Amino acid sequence: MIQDSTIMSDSSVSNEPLTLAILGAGAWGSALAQLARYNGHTVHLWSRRLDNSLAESIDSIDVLVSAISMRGVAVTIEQLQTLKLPDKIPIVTATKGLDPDSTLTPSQLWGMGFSDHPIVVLSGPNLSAEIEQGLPAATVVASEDLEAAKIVQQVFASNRFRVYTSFDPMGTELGGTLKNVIAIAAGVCDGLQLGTNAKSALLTRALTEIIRIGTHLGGKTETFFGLSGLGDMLTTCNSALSRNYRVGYGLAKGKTLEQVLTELGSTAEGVNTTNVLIEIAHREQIPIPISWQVYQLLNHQITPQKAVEALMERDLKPEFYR
Ligand SMILES: NC(=O)c1ccc[n+]([C@@H]2O[C@H](COP(=O)([O-])OP(=O)(O)OC[C@H]3O[C@@H](n4cnc5c(N)ncnc54)[C@H](O)[C@@H]3O)[C@@H](O)[C@H]2O)c1
Ligand SMILES: O=P(O)(O)OC[C@H](O)CO
Repeated sequence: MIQDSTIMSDSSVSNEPLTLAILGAGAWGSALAQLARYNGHTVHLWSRRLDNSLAESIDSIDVLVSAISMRGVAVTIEQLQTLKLPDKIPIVTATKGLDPDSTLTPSQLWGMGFSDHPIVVLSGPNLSAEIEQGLPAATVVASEDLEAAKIVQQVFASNRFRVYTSFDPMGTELGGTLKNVIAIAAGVCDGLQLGTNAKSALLTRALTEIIRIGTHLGGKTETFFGLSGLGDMLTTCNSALSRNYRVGYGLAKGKTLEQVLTELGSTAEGVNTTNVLIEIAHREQIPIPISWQVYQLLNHQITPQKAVEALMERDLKPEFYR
């Protein structure tokens, strides 16, 4: 029998200490910094709000990691283009969002801005609060450049954080991004106390929806069944630690979106992602009924109860088409 270690072992990547810049000192940037430091790496944590210069933060680094929220990605890329990033170092993007101006993903923006660098997507079921407590978790690092993905795997992998590589950056990134829209719907479902049957139906049909649009945009079907797809959806749709879930839950309890976002005080990417996703779905003519109800809810066009009714009263059809 072939041993797992025979398939998995890889001695080609060194695990000597590296120097990283992590952009974004919010919840996720700080947790990633903790994971890298745990492995003995040096981390320059940069934020527009901290008193440190971006130019100094990227000086002589081996890996650049971006954990800034979507609204800061394009502007940070522009800023970095005026500076001297070390040649060919991997750029890791850990943002889960869609750019409202271009409708592109963060990895597409980074790829356009730094075409000479390998781009690695890091995404998975990773609630930062659990990771900072040292609880076990797993993630995926995906790139068309497998060597770059392996370097990033070594940087973050430890006995508390299991890191898998993947060849499908688009599928990995879209799984983590699109599930935020579904997490809002899941929060509504729980806030309205619709029950376990309803929640299972919602998540299962949502996965079909994510696969429909995610594969159209270039992701691979199997990726959406993995950690960065189904795995992240299960985490985010079942945890009150998730800010996107809390948005839906708050709306179901009668709060306004503005109230919920003020109370959160940090990024719930699903709100912006829903608007951009609906723009893409209209443009590409892809039906995404659950996300459409979330869109109407966020844009004050429907109540949570009416959104549920609308989903239940859709035309009857087979679960799968042959
Ligand atoms: N928190 C988590 O558990 C978690 C886990 C995985 C992925 N993510 C993703 O990571 C990203 C960041 O999430 P977070 O939880 O750290 O959010 P956060 O609100 O805690 O931090 C956001 C960070 O982005 C920076 N930022 C925002 N706008 C900026 C701009 N215009 N220019 C430069 N920097 C800007 C902020 O200064 C801050 O450092 C999101 O896309 C989120 O979906 C978060
Ligand atoms: O708090 P959320 O909803 O942004 O979720 C955080 C992560 O994406 C979970 O993997």
